[in-house]
Amino acid sequence: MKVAIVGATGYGGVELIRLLYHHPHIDEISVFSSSQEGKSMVDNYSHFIEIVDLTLEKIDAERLKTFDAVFFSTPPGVSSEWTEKIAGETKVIDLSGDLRLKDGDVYEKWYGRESASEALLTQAVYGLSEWHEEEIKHTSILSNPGCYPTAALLGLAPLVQANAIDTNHIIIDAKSGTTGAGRSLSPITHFSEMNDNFKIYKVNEHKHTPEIEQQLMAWGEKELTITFTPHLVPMTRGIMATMYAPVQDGWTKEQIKALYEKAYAHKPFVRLRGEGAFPFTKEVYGTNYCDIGWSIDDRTNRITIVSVIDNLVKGASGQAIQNMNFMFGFEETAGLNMVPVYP
Ligand SMILES: NC(=O)C1=CN([C@@H]2O[C@H](COP(=O)(O)OP(=O)(O)OC[C@H]3O[C@@H](n4cnc5c(N)ncnc54)[C@H](OP(=O)(O)O)[C@@H]3O)[C@@H](O)[C@H]2O)C=CC1
Ligand SMILES: CC(=O)N[C@@H](CCC(=O)OP(=O)(O)O)C(=O)O
Repeated sequence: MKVAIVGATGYGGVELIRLLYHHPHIDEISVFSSSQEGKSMVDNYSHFIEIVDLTLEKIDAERLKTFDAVFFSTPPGVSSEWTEKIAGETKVIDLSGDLRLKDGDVYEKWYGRESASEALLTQAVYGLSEWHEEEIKHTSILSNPGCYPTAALLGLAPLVQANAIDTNHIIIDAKSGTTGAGRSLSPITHFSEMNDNFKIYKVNEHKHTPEIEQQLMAWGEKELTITFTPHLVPMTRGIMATMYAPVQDGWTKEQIKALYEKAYAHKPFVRLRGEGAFPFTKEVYGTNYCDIGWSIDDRTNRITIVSVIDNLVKGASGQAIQNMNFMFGFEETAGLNMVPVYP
């Protein structure tokens, strides 16, 4: 099949190219840019030399309609505008946050910009692959989850669905490598600022807060708010989300373990470490895996859950391809079977 990538010159786009290049069902990749028409991907990324020979095209709705699928790996506001023009003619897979929040007012509050139309928001399926497989299979507009929400939600899902934790007191403390902020230079992420440093940011105002709450409320069937605190750490890739919540009365360690094992028994990209064993970010580096470990403290009756992903793979491009596999009836793992880069 033929796919297009809009925003191919960014980190999400480059990761899509890397993964799609070896995908067994992809025959043709075309790349689009808002600023570099006519340039090649090698002009932007020398590591592609003699491997990836792709020339950037101008973004054009009629041209995009000719592809089986169009990936948008673009800043907020871009995919919602273009999807209006091409929906119905091709399948859209959006890596940005434009179509994730079902309530346009909530989007406008947290993103500080106009939301996509109600029709698009209704049509788009939020594609947390492990939990929304059936909806994903039947949609032509796929909204790929954010990187922090992917890590946090996969770690919390079995417990929230079973009402095994008190959802009024969930704390998510998350750390990300700097590729999470994209390729553009910024004073926040450049070497002198970030090397040998550890930063907290957007405390109580990160746009992933309502995204996580929206999904937890859908699972728990009640209103809730969370505390979500992101941090930047001096590494290139990786997210570690550490979640804390009180365990509801009556739940034993064995029952909690059984919840996780049942939830992820047939999910090829979730690897459970079990009670008292914790994963590191490097153990999923370059792959679509999400590794999860947990521990229940007998003294406080709180559970600590640790979930790690590669932000560019399971947190973005890898999950987007996992979702594409569902949308086109391919094997879930097609193009994504990789051993982590270690050490
Ligand atoms: N990095 C990560 O870990 C994750 C990122 N995401 C989301 O994925 C999206 C892409 O992220 P990332 O690749 O990191 O970001 P980058 O900043 O690295 O890349 C974004 C790309 O978007 C293109 N772009 C900029 N403005 C426009 C425009 N007006 N119209 C069309 N294209 C435009 C640019 O390419 P050009 O100038 O060539 O058009 C740029 O290379 C974002 O929405 C991000 O929030 C989601 C999950 C994780
Ligand atoms: C480290 C870092 O800066 N990370 C980004 C999240 C990346 C992501 O998932 O972004 P979207 O939800 O916009 O798609 C941030 O905090 O904004």
